[in-house]
Amino acid sequence: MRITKLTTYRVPPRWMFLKIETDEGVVGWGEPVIEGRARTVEAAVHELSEYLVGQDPSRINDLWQVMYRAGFYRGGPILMSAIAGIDQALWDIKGKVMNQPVYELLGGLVRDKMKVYSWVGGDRPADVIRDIKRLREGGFDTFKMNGTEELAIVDSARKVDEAVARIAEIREAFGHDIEFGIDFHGRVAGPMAKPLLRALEPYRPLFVEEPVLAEQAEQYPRLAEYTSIPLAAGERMFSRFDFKRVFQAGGISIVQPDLSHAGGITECFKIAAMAEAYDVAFAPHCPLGPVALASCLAVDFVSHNAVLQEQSMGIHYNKGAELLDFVTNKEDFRIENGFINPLRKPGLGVEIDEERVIEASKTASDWRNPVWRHADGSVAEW
Ligand SMILES: O=C(O)C(=O)C[C@@H](O)[C@H](O)CO
Ligand SMILES: [Mg+2]
Repeated sequence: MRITKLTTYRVPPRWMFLKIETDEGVVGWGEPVIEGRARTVEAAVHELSEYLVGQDPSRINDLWQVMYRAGFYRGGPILMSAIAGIDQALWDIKGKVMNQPVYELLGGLVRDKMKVYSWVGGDRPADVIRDIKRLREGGFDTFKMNGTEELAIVDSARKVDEAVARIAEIREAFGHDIEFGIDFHGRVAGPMAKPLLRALEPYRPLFVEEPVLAEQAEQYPRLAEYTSIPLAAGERMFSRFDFKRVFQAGGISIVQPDLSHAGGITECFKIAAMAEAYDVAFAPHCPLGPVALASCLAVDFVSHNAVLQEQSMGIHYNKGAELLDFVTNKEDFRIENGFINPLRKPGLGVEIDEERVIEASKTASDWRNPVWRHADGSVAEW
């Protein structure tokens, strides 16, 4: 079998699908994208296709190494997202050729179902109580929300109190009938991380995500010494080589690589194993589409330390398309009581409605995250 063609489709809300075709008619789908930089990743995918067309798609490990090492420069969000989507599609092809779901090719199930959580509250975490009440009716009991709005490097006790009051209100409303992670989303700088973590302690969130920006990872061990709240990070780390420093330094209890940003299934399967060796939980980041989610699940279902899976149904980013709009086997993604079952169809287990993808790609706009500014006009972390 030989790879014959790579086709990319940028679609709403902010996703990109990759279709890899072969000379024997087997097709694989991937989801290479960096939110807000879809065109850049698209260019990278097509540059990397020079290493792929004419090659045997079954040699995923060799193709991965060529894509990672052959261009001399390596790593980072763009190249690793391009590799991720290609890797996902190659695993999809392999599973279809062998008539097995990807998790079987990775050694089989370690669990019967996977715990998932849902976003609530949006960019400016208001209406969280209303969202939680609605989603609890759908069986969810675990959630994630942004912890703050704009926050200066050093900011007021009032801003801290506003953030904590929202969390207190949630605990007041639901007690420990629910659990939730709080995403600092890179908006909190080192000087404010400590006061916020300390003030949040009484409400015992499940985790605090990106307590500081990934480029400040050297702070994680100190912050972990300072708080009993488990710290989580990973959506802005892109390979084993980024994660190894975090494992060695300690401080992170939950790693959250994104299967569409960190080199795909081949790389994240290895990151999950590294995490297990360091007694760190694995909870893939996934605010994206169905192929990204299916790729996460393929690794979740074979990783002992997989604890929680993000999925984007109803997320505030999904304007113009919802998680399963481009999927024909929607029933396979059913979530019952906060759990999802393995996707048992061959490959990644996602059946893409290609006509709908092609149609949607004709009018896809270029999603951009907002540029936030502080009151003084300086750029604020979004
Ligand atoms: O889902 C998360 O944890 C996020 O932090 C959302 C963020 O990753 C956006 O997708 C960036 O555009
Ligand atoms: Mg996040």
